[in-house]
Amino acid sequence: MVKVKKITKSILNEVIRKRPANSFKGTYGKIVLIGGSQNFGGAIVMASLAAVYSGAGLVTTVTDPSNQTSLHDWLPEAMFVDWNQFDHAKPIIEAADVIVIGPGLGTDNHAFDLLKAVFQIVKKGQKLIIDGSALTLLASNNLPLPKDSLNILTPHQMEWQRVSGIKIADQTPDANQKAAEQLHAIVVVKSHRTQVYEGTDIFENTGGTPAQATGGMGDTLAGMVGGFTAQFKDTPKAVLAAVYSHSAIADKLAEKQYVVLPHQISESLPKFMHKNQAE
Ligand SMILES: NC(=O)C1=CN([C@@H]2O[C@H](COP(=O)(O)OP(=O)(O)OC[C@H]3O[C@@H](n4cnc5c(N)ncnc54)[C@H](OP(=O)(O)O)[C@@H]3O)[C@@H](O)[C@H]2O)[C@@H](O)CC1
Ligand SMILES: Nc1ncnc2c1ncn2[C@@H]1O[C@H](COP(=O)(O)OP(=O)(O)O)[C@@H](O)[C@H]1O
Ligand SMILES: [Mg+2]
Repeated sequence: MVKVKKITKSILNEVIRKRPANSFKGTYGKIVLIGGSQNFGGAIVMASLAAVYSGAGLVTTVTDPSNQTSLHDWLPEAMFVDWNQFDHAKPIIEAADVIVIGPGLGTDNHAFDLLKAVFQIVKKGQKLIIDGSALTLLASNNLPLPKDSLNILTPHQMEWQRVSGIKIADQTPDANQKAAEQLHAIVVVKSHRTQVYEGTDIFENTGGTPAQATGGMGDTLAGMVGGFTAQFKDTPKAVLAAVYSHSAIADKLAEKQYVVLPHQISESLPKFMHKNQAE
């Protein structure tokens, strides 16, 4: 039997640090988010919102041009690149510390071409967060993960079934851990009690509420994992802190709300992180 460790509040103090006075936006990471088809624009807007509100220094959103206005209505802090112009996106992706791909990406040929192009150019030192449609696409096309980047997968249980081949009913910690280890990736298997697989370690979240069961909640987590891993050095711990913060904020809001909307989690992040930062 494998041991499952709990993710508790103490992870926040280990990860979220008071910002040094002598710092600038570059200190807190460059992040590129890729996704948002014409139909799923909201997903990449929500992911981008979460990345900026969790403190990423410089955020670029590569998406369908139909999403530009709504992106900037919600988030003037993000830069926009048309996902039909890969020559514009390429140098920005190459210079990024963190790349998030998948929220609202869709599964058509253009989405798959983008995914393959990104997998080809990511390199050592970069963190690649793979979510939503990108997971479905890589599973259905047997696309191997890039070898050099640090890969972080954030599937819900059905996406994890597609990627790992393990049926939802058979997704035990043991089986999941073996599959995650074979992928050489950090895997965040999302559910009402999300689990995180990191090498031989297995962690289980202690928070979360059914008030979170709204489309866009996972897109928001993907953006937060991006924001946390862009600015905090210990990547495995940063992933755990993002998972914990996402549900802890929701639990707090759910004390007074029947449902918690994904963008409300993002909007609560600056105060939550302020309250939980360590010296
Ligand atoms: N506003 C926007 O733009 C939004 C855009 N979005 C974007 O849409 C894209 C597709 O993502 P997706 O997750 O919606 O669809 P898909 O991959 O087909 O998976 C759903 C299937 O899996 C099943 N299922 C079983 N267990 C499950 C579980 N624990 N959690 C979840 N599902 C579970 C489920 O079962 P059912 O609900 O039918 O019982 C169903 O059959 C992706 O890019 C995403 O980013 C969304 O974020 C919404 C807001
Ligand atoms: N009942 C619940 N309790 C706790 N967390 C939940 C519950 N339902 C959904 N969530 C959380 O909401 C998110 C859903 O992710 P996902 O299905 O990818 O959403 P989307 O793709 O619509 O953004 C996950 O982080 C999951 O843990
Ligand atoms: Mg999702």
